Amino acid sequence: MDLHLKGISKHYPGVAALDGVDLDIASGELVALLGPSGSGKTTLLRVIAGLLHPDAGTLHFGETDATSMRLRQRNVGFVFQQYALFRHMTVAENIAFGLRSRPRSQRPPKVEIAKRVEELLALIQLPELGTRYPDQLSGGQKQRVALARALAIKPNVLLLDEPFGALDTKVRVELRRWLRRLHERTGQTTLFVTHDQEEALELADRVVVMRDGGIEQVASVEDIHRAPASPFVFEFIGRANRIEGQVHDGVFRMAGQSLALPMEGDYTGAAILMTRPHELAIVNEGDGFAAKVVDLFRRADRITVELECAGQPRTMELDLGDAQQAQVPRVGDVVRVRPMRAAVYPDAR
Ligand SMILES: Nc1ncnc2c1ncn2[C@@H]1O[C@H](COP(=O)(O)OP(=O)(O)OP(=O)(O)O)[C@@H](O)[C@H]1O
Repeated sequence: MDLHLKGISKHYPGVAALDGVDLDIASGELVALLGPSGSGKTTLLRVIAGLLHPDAGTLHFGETDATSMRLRQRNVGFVFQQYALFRHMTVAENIAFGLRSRPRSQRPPKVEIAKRVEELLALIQLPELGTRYPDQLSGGQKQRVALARALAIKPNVLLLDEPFGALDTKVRVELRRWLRRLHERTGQTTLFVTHDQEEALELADRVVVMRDGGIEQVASVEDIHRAPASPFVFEFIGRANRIEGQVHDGVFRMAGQSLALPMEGDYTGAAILMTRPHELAIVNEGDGFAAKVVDLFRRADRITVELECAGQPRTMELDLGDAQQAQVPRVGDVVRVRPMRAAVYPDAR
């Protein structure tokens, strides 16, 4: 089902956990809520679930105003980071729980519940494990059962709050791929909270980047990569260098340095140039700026050069690819550097 949030706010003393959030989610979408700790992701999920009441704003499931609906009426599926299975119930009983605990008039007959449990056990690829107890499962299996339990009620929306956060990296990567395939089969509208940009970008159709209770950008995975809306998004989705300067007459210049990059648009004033470490290159001549090598990090697939540049508050990182490894500079060298690709933003400070 499609979901529409308008002007959702939730304030606590001294903090706006959510500050006028507008968001539309189409039926069948898998959307990731991505943002640093404290940006409001969990609060937003809890408001949609009906676990928290917003101070302001409206929430619609399709055409239906759900703003003051209770949790049970909303028919949402919820999976948290912590395994929330009932330990005294078998896997099958856990999955059936949401259906069995419905009021008698809405409860499906026993055979139908049993059939649904079978289907879900097959869907989560654990067909043989219905009679086990949660303590007899691995962490990854428990989270798959938690997902099946959330799906059993055929929810309007599935809400996942860092569901793989407690698992080790290998299982986590496996499970997110599995979830992507599961989503392709079920077409279940899903909202997924994570602070891990790799997870969000691999899993989601669209990504919502949150910051301080607001939405910084909503875009497809491709567009978030291609055109991050702000330096914050640029830095949040990957390694980044930040260069401070000025834009005048369509040219970005660094204070005291010779870098002059032609820019689009008619902005004039303080600006921030963002560039990725693999987009910075050491050049012998032409436009560029002088930087001193302060450190070198050797990794399996690249060498990263840490650079200090006069007038810049932060050091920068430059990745040398295979082709450039014959000319690795030494610590203390002064090199000439140029961004081959960059994004320039007005400096809003
Ligand atoms: N019950 C509460 N009382 C007071 N402040 C709260 C409460 N719940 C959340 N907050 C504050 O609201 C802000 C948003 O919190 P929220 O848990 O939604 O962030 P988050 O993005 O999910 O973070 P994390 O990734 O760490 O879970 C934070 O500043 C948090 O401290």
